[in-house]
Amino acid sequence: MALSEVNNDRGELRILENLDELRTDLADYIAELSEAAVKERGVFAIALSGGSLIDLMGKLCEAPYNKTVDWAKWYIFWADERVVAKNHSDSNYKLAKDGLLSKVPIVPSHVHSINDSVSAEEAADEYMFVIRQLVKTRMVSVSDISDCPKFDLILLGMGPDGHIASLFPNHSALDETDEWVTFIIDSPKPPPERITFTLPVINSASNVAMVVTGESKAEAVHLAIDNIGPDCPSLPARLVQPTKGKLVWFLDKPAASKLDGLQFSE
Ligand SMILES: O=C(O)[C@H](O)[C@@H](O)[C@H](O)[C@H](O)COP(=O)(O)O
Repeated sequence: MALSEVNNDRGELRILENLDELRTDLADYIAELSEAAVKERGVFAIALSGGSLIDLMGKLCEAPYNKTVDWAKWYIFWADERVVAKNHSDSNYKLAKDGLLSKVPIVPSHVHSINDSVSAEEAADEYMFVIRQLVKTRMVSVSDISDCPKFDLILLGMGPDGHIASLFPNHSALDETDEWVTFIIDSPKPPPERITFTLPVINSASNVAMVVTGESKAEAVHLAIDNIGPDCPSLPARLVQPTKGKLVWFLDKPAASKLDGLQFSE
């Protein structure tokens, strides 16, 4: 159970006592959304990111979730990917495959990773084409207020600089509104070449989860969530504002430690 659950205009905040509780709460949340989407649409379209997220999703590979989740209905995407070979240690696909996808009965043809043998620009274009085909067949839903894909769930981590997916502070990719997927070749965090969902796609999702742990993120969490007035920097994480969908933050106590009005006793 969450140590603290708060709803504000930056979404629902779930602050968990420790990483074990966060892992359980996150697995419950994903399993519930999967069940609801499968009941409603017959499929569950989920977009993953890299970083610690995959490890924090680990309980899904264990009982009861490994048996109760309808894995055959999952369609997997990446909110961002490093443009490296799929077997490279920097690959978000490899991270998810090793840590999650190889441990549960996902249908291989439902796993939509990028083409790793072309340039970042071509990989972004091709990925957008793939998503477009799946929107046409409604494997991925479509937003009724934009023509953007409406993923059932997009899972994001956040860097200490407030970046989400491969959208970094002050980078022009943040302003991309025409494309669903864009590319960068100058990531401030290596490797430099990446593809990423754009903000309109992230904000068209039915559900967005921000999964953020550790003290190094506390300041960025404060800037992304608290009401910090007119000087509010355009932190990428603060720009995550689902238009009609639901935003949930999964935080551990260290990541939440600089939030206004939250005091934890040790
Ligand atoms: O592509 C990347 O460089 C990472 O995937 C990155 O975007 C990550 O998701 C965040 O930095 C949070 O990472 P942690 O949760 O591991 O801190």
